[in-house]
Amino acid sequence: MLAETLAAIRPADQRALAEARAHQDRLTKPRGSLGAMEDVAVRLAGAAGACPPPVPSPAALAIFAADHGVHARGVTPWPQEVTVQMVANFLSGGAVANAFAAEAGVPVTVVDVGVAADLPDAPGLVKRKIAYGTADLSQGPAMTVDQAVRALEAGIVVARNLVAEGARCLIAGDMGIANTTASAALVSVFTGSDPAEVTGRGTGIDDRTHERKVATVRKALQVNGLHSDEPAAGAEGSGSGVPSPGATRPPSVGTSPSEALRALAAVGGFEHAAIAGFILYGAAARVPVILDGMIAGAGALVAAALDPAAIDHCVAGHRSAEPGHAVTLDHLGLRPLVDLELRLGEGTGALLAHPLVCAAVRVMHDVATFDAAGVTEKPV
Ligand SMILES: O=C(O)c1ccc[n+]([C@@H]2O[C@H](COP(=O)([O-])O)[C@@H](O)[C@H]2O)c1
Ligand SMILES: Cc1cc2nc[nH]c2cc1C
Repeated sequence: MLAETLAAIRPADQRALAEARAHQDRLTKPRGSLGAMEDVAVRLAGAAGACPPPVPSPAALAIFAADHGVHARGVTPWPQEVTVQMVANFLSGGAVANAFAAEAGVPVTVVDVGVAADLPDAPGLVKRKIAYGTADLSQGPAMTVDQAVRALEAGIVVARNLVAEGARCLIAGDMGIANTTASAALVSVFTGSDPAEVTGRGTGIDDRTHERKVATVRKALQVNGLHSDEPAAGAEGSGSGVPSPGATRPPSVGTSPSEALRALAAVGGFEHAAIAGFILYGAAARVPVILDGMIAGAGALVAAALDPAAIDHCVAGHRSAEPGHAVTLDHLGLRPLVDLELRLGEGTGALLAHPLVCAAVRVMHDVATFDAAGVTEKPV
């Protein structure tokens, strides 16, 4: 199923992109006056292969939930059972994601891909548990490659079902205590950044816990043989062996899909894998995906490593306060729509962006051209 999905992905259509850019310039507004909104609409035209692209509505949110063996390293102040408790909260409508989704008119699906407890059946819950949480990524691989592929395929199936039910925009969210540690490890591996630069404060941690978290990510890369031997560019002369801020090294994984899967299995979480699959299906079906924060971004890095063209079908909903997220967006060449210092996950940033994405596309459908409206253009 993964191979079939990858085979169906096409990059942005260059003709639709050019047509959309030209169309933007004929609309009754000064050229470029809608700023990044114009870019989003043009991007979605390229993704759809049509100008104007369809308005990406209705949308559907999937929150992928999983637990993490690295929780045992003390990288987060929250007990692991908060993951399962928050799943119950999503299902009863009491989380921030539910409030934002209600405001945006978006239905919420919760997917158990690896929560460390059994969940009772409930409306809105999809059960695709791969295991009761990952193994501790700082001691060895977090999961097997087979588990990684099964989690990717769970994301593909969820996206396929949502699209079959009528979704024309997919929103990727996550829930998993300790998942910002796994996210930082993935971002470090796939962007070639030093762990110190991409490991943040997650749900909110003190300096000592943050130091431990950075060391845990560093150890995970070493133990799993994902450390690049190349010195980080710009690190020379620091004398400390610690790369200076802004130093980059080549990504520790190459471009082959098997290397990407190995890296995902080594330091990822089940929700990262599922989000990657969710993105790949959206790309294959030409249904745009709005990305959320650090965790969805790390999932997008995995999807990009499997097929870079998948990112042509993604929009960055927002920029999270987590430092690794900005690094991720830069690496993927994505510009976030919303920057409100959110650091919650659950799909919340992406949900806030959805009306903006729809408005950007609606402009291409509804706004009159200078010719049609009889408005005089600026003399050249
Ligand atoms: O989306 C983000 O950028 C984001 C940033 C910080 C925290 N989170 C959420 O917080 C949880 C992980 O935080 P932590 O500190 O336990 O690693 C997980 O449930 C995420 O959804 C999410
Ligand atoms: C309460 C709580 C809600 C969350 N939502 C996403 N991650 C979360 C982490 C915590 C701790």
